[in-house]
Amino acid sequence: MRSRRQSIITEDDDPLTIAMAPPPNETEAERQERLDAEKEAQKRSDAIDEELNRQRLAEKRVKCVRVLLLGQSESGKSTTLKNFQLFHSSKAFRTERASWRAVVQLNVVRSIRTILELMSEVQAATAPPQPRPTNAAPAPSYPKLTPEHLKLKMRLSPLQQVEEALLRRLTPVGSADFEATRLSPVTNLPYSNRLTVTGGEVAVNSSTPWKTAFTRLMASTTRTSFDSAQEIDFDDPKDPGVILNACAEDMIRLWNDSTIKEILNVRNLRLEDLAGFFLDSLSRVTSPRYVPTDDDILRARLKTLGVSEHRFSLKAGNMMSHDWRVFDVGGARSLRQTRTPINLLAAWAPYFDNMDAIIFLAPMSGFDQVLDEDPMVNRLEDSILLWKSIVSNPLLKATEIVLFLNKIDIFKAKLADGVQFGKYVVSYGNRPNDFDSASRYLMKKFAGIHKSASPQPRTFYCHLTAVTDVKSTHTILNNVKDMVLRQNLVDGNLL
Ligand SMILES: Nc1nc2c(ncn2[C@@H]2O[C@H](COP(=O)(O)OP(=O)(O)OP(=O)(O)O)[C@@H](O)[C@H]2O)c(=O)[nH]1
Ligand SMILES: [Mg+2]
Repeated sequence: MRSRRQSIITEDDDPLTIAMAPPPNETEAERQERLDAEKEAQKRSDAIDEELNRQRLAEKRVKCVRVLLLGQSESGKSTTLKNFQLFHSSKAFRTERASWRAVVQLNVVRSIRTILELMSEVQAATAPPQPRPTNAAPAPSYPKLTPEHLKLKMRLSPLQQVEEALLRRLTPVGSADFEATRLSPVTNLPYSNRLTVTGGEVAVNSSTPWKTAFTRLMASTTRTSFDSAQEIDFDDPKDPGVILNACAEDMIRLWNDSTIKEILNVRNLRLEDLAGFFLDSLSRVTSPRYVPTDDDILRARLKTLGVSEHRFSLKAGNMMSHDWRVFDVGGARSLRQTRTPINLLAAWAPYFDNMDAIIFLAPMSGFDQVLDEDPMVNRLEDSILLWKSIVSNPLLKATEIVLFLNKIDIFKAKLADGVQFGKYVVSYGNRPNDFDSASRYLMKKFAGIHKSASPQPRTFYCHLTAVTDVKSTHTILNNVKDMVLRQNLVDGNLL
């Protein structure tokens, strides 16, 4: 039997120690030579370690952080993407001012056309009584329009051409997108479609170079400045801004008219809550040398068809930088390719692979609205259904999901105006109709689904947002970026 002592290998027995030991009877000169050689070897080894370290960091540096923006149409996905652009590529953001100018103009025309179409409806409803089917819904009781109103309406009819001209400029020649961007004829709208369908939507396929289409608008092709606003040819007589400016006074009169306000009230139509609302800034946005501000660009509405992607580099501390890719997909139901909840996510699913985080936007203000695409579906219910499908999706079980309960500004305004949350969200009952209680209720609702539907436990991240507000959104996006990066480092075993 081997003794216990024999089984222990001492430092003296270690083969490496033996090999490295100085030879017996080493002279002083030999010793010095040996030490120099060892020093040289150590230097080489350190250099190799350093290089390996550098390569490892370089690999990490090119690591891409991928974020996907999801939510129903008009939830604020593209606006969130614009915030990312504004913070990380402000030069690029500003080169697009000329393009956004046309979108703002189109939004103005759309709002005015909504009023004009409503006036036609009022004319029809207040005309001498026609025989009506006995089961027809009673027409709302509108105030009467005066001849002055009708003259105003006629003077604003050139806006139709402005709209066509803007659409032509937004879509490349011969593009099929022209159809997609057209406003639908409001005159044909049935009463039941009020509120949600207000003149159809303006959309441009993000895969087409609609922004570069605007280079045609610019006076000079040589860019000396990064801000394209300086290159808009304000003196071009064909610029749609010329007619808009000529119609400005009439548009302002129309929007401020008390009868028109009453008609909008009867129809329960709050234009100021709709996407792309600029009627409160008419004199500014129709002025001859109008250039959109950052705030205008965030408020401008252009529906997304297809997918937009924004890339930027972000330095995290003093260690390494990451490339970020943020994806914005169209949220309209027709783009989600289906009307049934089961395949609701079919169009988004191809982007689920490899995502580090999802920012899911649910507009709280939609509680009293229905979907444009389907007037039978309440917007808040649709958001909740979508949320459930996303958090329960097995492909996304390891993806961080951040909820933005968005449009809190409109939500607050609606509650303050007396719109009863409990009337639309029956389970809310008769709890107080104030922002704190209603937002707490919604947060709990989304958190509950997150907890019960997630395939595996994960943290619930939630922010109350108004993504048209640059300052607060900046802070929130910084929080989100920190969280995603931290998670990314944990996953990469760097923390
Ligand atoms: N007042 C207010 N408006 C908002 C807010 N978020 C977005 N909007 C506006 O709502 C409109 C729709 O926002 P988008 O970002 O285009 O919506 P989307 O989710 O990209 O919609 P799709 O492209 O159709 O999927 C725009 O005019 C925005 O300016 C918000 O928090 N408050
Ligand atoms: Mg969009």
